[in-house]
Parts: sequence; structure tokens; C-alpha cells
Amino acid sequence: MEKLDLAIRGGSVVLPDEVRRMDVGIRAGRIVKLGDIAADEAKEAVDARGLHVMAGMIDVHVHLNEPGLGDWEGFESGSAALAAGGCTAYLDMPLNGIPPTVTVRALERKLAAAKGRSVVDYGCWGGLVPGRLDELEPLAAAGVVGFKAFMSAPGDPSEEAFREVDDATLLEGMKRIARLGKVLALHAESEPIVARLTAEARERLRSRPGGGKFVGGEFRVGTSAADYSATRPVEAELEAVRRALRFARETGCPLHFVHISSAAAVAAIRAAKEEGMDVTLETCPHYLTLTEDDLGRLGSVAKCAPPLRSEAERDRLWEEIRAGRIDMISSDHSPCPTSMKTGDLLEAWGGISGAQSSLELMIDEGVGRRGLTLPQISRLLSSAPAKRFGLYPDKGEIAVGSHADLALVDLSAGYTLEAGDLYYRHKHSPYVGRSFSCRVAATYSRGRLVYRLGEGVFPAVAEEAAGAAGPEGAAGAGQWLRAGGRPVAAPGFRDDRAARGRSL
Ligand SMILES: NC(=O)NC(NC(N)=O)C(=O)[O-]
Ligand SMILES: [Zn+2]
Ligand SMILES: [Zn+2]
Repeated sequence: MEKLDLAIRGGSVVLPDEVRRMDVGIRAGRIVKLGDIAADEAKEAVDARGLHVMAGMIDVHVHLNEPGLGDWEGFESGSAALAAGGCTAYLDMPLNGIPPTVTVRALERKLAAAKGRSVVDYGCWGGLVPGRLDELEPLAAAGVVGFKAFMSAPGDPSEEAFREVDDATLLEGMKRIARLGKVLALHAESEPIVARLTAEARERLRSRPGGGKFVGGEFRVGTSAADYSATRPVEAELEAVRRALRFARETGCPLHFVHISSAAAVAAIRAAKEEGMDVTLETCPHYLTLTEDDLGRLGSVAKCAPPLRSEAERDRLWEEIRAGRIDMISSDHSPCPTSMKTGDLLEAWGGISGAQSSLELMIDEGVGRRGLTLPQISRLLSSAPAKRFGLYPDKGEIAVGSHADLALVDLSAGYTLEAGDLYYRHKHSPYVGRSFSCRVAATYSRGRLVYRLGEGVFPAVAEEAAGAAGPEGAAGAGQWLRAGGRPVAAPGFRDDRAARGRSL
């Protein structure tokens, strides 16, 4: 019998329904054995006693900004941060690179930028934007995992940047994406509501030259956290979610709602699921661990859209998680130069740098304080994303036959996150200064050590790096996860369109 390449011994392995002490045997990048492994069975062994062994997180929502905006983030720094956070695969959004991924040519440029430079595996979203409907089919054929549309303005107003959809584009896009068998991911906030409230907030700011206003007896200059949040109320999210669900009901388009921030939106989506619609949703660690008060305290480093909400809303989202009504967790890592995170809250970049902290936050808060189990966390971070986006059974669970994509987590290694711990190109994050009760100790991608605490990120072994080095010299062995075929329908989806006589 050929020897195992690696045995990870003595860890507590997080399986779909239980946590069990066992060894994990790896050969040729896959898990080939779960159970006791003798010392001479493997070429190499890692002592994982005292650690939990989890399936690597699959982050379905990150913005790595290449090509074009590599000075914001890039495949090397972004994927290194993900690896250090226990993430072994990610799906890159069609913005904020230049050009955005809305044509096959742009996808090719993105893939060229990523090739040999990502530490872990990655897939790519294509974009649904006005005027580019005919690009959907070629993009699907080229292997995008699905399409993403913004229902509100994405923040970069420049000519060549990604544009939000109008309703006609959204409706026609859904018809076509349904025919292509892909999922449409939506940033759901109502542009009419947000644009009007933002214009009014700007007007108020201008009419207070050099001045400010009294907030709770305290004189403040500029936009407060409450002012900013009021420009993007829960109603704006709910209206967009409802409209998108209505269009999806008409067109049969599978939907995935990104970064849902309110229990009301979760409830609307749940009702659609109960109707049998093919729809899923994600929320992000920041909506579960931070509130509007943190935005007030931290400033624009914690600015995002939809905005951080109240403590009550955060607690309701945890209830939704506990009840199994939130399908998955993504980071929505939306980095930028730190200089864009200064100035007035209304004008600062909207987006949180969080890719490195998702798994630790979910364990720290979810398991440590909210009574969730590790298998529940693992479903949210790994198996649900893998199943929804066609990566299962290669990825998403610890099972014989799966890729050896693993995060080794120390549940008793408390630490305080410092800016210097971050692998992002720009070392800001609302979690700097936060104390965590656990820490990722090591990450394996297809059986290859890509991160070890205290040692750092290992982009690739020398042979793999040869010929694959990017412009900056470092190389990553992460592979492009080219999508093919139909994704798996959302849990509970009943394909009774034919029975209802609906024509697409
Ligand atoms: N242009 C962006 O990257 N926006 C992102 N920004 C956030 N979420 O604040 C997003 O996903 O909407
Ligand atoms: Zn968004
Ligand atoms: Zn995003």
C-alpha cells in the first residue's frame, strides 16, 4: 500500500453532525482516510492534539480588485489573508477591478492576473450590468460561477467601473440567467430610496458650513453613524429583496442575496423558500459582531453598505442563524487604500476589510457566546457555500474523497488582533484591537500547508512556483475553479415550474 503523504493526527475533527477525535490521512491532495493512522503509514505527520480540524472556509464574496486596482488589494495579499484566516477557496466578485468582469475579455484579464498568484483556490463571478446582456451567455460558457448585480450604485462613479442594474436589465437578465442555469447574486438595496436619502443627508451637511449639530447633548461636526445608517434603512433592503423576489417568481431565476443585514429581509426570503423558490442568502460576520455604535466609535473603517445596524437587529440575525434560516456566511471583503477610509462618513469608501477574520469571529461569537455548535458553524462557512455553488463534494466537508482543504483551529489560543497580523495590502480592519478566544493555527489547501501561525503564509513549493510566478515574484498554487453545468438548487427548492405551466 502506497504511503500517505500526510497524516494529521489526534485532532478533534469537525464532521457534518459531530466532532470526533480521529486522524486524517491525505494523499495526492485528497482525504483518503479518516480513523486511526499508524506512525509508519504516512511520509509525514502533524500533531494536531488540542486543535480542531475543520473544512476550510469557502468565502463566496470577496473583492480582490485585480486587474486594474491592485494597489487596493490583489490576489497575492488577499488570498494570503484568506489562508491565514482558515479559508481555502473563495469566489471573487466582478467588481472592483478595472475592467469589471462583465465580458469574457475582462474575465480573461482577471484570470491572467490571478494565475500562479493565489495561495488558495478561487472562482469568479461575472457581472450583470446595463448594456451587456449579450455577454451573459459567453461568460457562463467561459466558466463564471454565476452573476452578480447591484440594485443600488456600487460606490465608484467612474466611467469604466461596475454599474447598477435598472429594472428592465434586471428582469431581462434574470430570464437569461435562468435559461443558462446560473445563480444571480444580488446586492439588494433600493437605489431610489438610498439616492434620495443620501442626497438629503449631503444637503444637510452642506448647509451646516463649518458647523455641526447637537447629538445627545454633544456637539458633533460632520456625518454621524446614525446619519449614515439613516441613508440606507432596513426598508431599502426589504424593498429591493421583495422586488427581486417578484422578478424571480416571474422568470424562474435562481437567486442568492449577498450581505443581508436585517431579519425582515431574511423573513421575506424565507417565505419565498417556503413557496419553493430557488433562493439562498448570506450574511457577514460584521452584521453579527458589530453595530451602529461601533461605526460611531471606529469611524469609516467600519463603514459598509448595507450599514451596521442596531444591537437588537444583530441579535435577531443570530436568532435567524440559530433557526437555520441563514444559509451561509461570507466576508464581503471590500478593501481600499486606508486614505479612502478617512474624511466624512458619507464620502468614505463603503466596504469592510474582514477576509482574515471570518472563521475566528464566527467561532468566537457563535460558539463562544451564542451557543452554536462547530458543525453548525462549518455548515455556514463551508458546506452550504460548496453545495450552492457547485464545489461539493470536492470541497465543503471533511470526508474521504474530498480535497484536503483544512483549517486547524486552536480554541484556547486567545489573542488580540493587531494591524501587523493582517495580510491585507492595507492593514486596516474594524477588528484590529479586538480580542479573540480562538485562532487559526494552520491551513492546508489540497493537502499543502499554506499557512502556519508564527511562520506565515507559504505561497507555493519551489517546483510549483517555477514558471508560475506573477509580476511581483511570489507564486501561489491555488487553482481556478472553473464552473460548469448547473449549480445545485437551494435546499427546499421544488422545480414545479413545468407543473405550473410557466414558460421561461
Ligand atoms: N463596491 C463594493 O465593493 N461594495 C461593497 N461594499 C460594501 N458592502 O460596503 C459591496 O459588496 O457592496
Ligand atoms: Zn454589495
Ligand atoms: Zn461586496
